[in-house]
Amino acid sequence: MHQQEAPAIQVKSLSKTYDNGFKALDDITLEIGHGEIFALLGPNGAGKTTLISIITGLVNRSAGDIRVGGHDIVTAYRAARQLLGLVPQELATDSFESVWDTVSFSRGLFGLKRDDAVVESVLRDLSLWDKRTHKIRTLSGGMKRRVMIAKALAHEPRILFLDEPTAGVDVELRRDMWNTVRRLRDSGVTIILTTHYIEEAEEMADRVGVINHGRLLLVEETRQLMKQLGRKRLTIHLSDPLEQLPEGLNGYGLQLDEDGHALILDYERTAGQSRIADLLRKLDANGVTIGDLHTEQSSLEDIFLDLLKDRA
Ligand SMILES: Nc1ncnc2c1ncn2[C@@H]1O[C@H](COP(=O)(O)OP(=O)(O)OP(=O)(O)O)[C@@H](O)[C@H]1O
Repeated sequence: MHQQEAPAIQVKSLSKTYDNGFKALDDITLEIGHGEIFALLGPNGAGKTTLISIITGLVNRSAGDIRVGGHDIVTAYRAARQLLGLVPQELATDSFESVWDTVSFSRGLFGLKRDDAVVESVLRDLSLWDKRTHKIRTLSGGMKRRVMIAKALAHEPRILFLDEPTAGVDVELRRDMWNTVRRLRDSGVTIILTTHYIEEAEEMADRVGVINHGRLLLVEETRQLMKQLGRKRLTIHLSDPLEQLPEGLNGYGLQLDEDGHALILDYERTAGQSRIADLLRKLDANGVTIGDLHTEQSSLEDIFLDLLKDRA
């Protein structure tokens, strides 16, 4: 009979109290399936790094059970660890080693035989092949990040953790990283990434776990979550200030700002598009000339407050 494959990650009632008495994780239960991109979304200090450090065996848990591919991370540490790759937040930027040597060496750390074909394929997949003889310290920030991923993939793990893969990187590099992550998933690797950017979770993840103050507030399909997450504000800067809102624009929930230079609309993220298209047509029809448009969304903190209120 075909045996059902265990989930990629199973975390049950996990808590962590650091030596100084600080409780960084509080009763986390979570299951992640094979082939998912899962985002752990939360502000700085929420406990994201602690959680992935425990799963990857770098930090000890205080309580709870964790299995990786069905292997208990304590009693079957080697089997569990073999399945995992970790790309940490910090970049190793000052290495004099070549890209090839670094990646090949990482494979050896797992007790695996040298396998040039695997290293070559990892480097090619990450567009690092042309740079294989370059010293790491001479590479650009984006290339260094890729080397970190290549190192984590050198032992062919089935599950890859990326801790804040795009913290502090520019927009172009962020898109580049997102594409890299998608390609990895398409090659069959389960991806778990941490982020404090809502946009990143929205763009990348199949499911999102929202974490704050060490507690997993919810786990949801990204599409479902985005329906719940906060509101957006559209600010329409006017070329010619208005003294009052034209009558034809009543009923849209628009507000004129104090000096009449801008119209403001608060709306649910999901209700947005058609309503705004309609509104813009109405503005035109009412002779309102638009200077500029600007949208912003609720901060992560606002969203947490909303979520907690809903769940109270
Ligand atoms: N070794 C430690 N001893 C005591 N407290 C710690 C230790 N490591 C982390 N913490 C605390 O645990 C909390 C969670 O930290 P963690 O690094 O897991 O958060 P995070 O969500 O990954 O945030 P960031 O995005 O800043 O990395 C923080 O308040 C942090 O100060």
